[in-house]
Amino acid sequence: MAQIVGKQVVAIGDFDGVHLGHQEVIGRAMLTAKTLGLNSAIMTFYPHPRAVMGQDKYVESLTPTKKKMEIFESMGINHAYIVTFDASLMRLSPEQFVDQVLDRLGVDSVICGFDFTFGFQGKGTPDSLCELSHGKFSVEVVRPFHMNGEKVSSTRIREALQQGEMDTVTRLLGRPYSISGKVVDGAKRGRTLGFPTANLQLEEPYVSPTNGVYAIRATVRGEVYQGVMNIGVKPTFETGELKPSFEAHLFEFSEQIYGETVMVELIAFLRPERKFTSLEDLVAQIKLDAAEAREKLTLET
Ligand SMILES: Cc1cc2nc3c(=O)[nH]c(=O)nc-3n(C[C@H](O)[C@H](O)[C@H](O)COP(=O)(O)O)c2cc1C
Ligand SMILES: Nc1ncnc2c1ncn2[C@@H]1O[C@H](COP(=O)(O)OP(=O)(O)O)[C@@H](O)[C@H]1O
Repeated sequence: MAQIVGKQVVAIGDFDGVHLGHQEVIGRAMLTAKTLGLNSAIMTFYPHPRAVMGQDKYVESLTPTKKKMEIFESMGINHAYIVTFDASLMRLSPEQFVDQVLDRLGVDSVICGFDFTFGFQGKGTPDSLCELSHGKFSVEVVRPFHMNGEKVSSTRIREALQQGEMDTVTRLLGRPYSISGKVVDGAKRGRTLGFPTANLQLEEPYVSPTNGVYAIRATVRGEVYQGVMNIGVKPTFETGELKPSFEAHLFEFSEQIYGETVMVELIAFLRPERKFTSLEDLVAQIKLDAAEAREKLTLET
């Protein structure tokens, strides 16, 4: 898995979203590591254990592994371990997981959330982790993190994305929801409408926000631009597409960016996607969307 780096303080979990609750667990690990003069580390799993166990909705993540790694690094974590969650890992009993995974890594302390489960059928709990450590490492369990009386959870964030509640999403994540992808060819229609749109082929399966129009901030070649994004199947053109496409029109921008990677932060949901009876009506609406997005984005900054 990784080179031995001496005893470490490990935050362990799926951390899908790396939301405020996860940040609390990771923050505790960093603090304990600092106090003890040890390295801090994160152990997470790929693919998502719930996806492997047949819960299909978990195939799509809020933060695919690459994004998680970027966030962990920006938080200042020293090491990150991505444990492959395959059939053999799934069959390890809680005891075997502790002996064969945690002990082998050389952990001094493990920090986990109150709802962490591990081992065959998720039978291991924070309490059993304490017992199975046999005093070889300490276990710190972090209580549920609440904000405005509401428990911060990946499930709540997924629901908020489905409802277009971007303020809630941003609040619970502690940052705007973002997606990254490569710019690919589309139908070349955007430029004829006066609104060229970079079509993103997402890097990994993300939880898709509800179809509709969003005010966005996009990072291209290290520069940040404001813009609008349509997520949807473009009913006006009867494309017959079932999966939504992700199209961004950037303001004050006119470069060719096919093949480049763009990171888009979804700041505000403006409206659901609609079928228009004429191109003029669609273009008029996109103009209104762009004006509304500028206004919302100005208020944000
Ligand atoms: C801000 C914005 C809002 C849009 N809203 C809709 C919509 O409500 N309904 C729709 O069918 N298409 C909508 N579109 C998608 C356009 O139809 C699409 O950008 C156009 O067909 C260009 O596609 P292309 O990049 O594949 O050439 C929207 C696009 C933008 C940029
Ligand atoms: N302001 C802009 N926003 C987004 N893409 C732009 C912009 N200006 C130029 N482009 C370029 O134009 C392409 C989009 O044009 P469009 O006619 O919609 O073609 P396609 O159907 O291939 O997406 C983008 O992929 C990008 O390379």
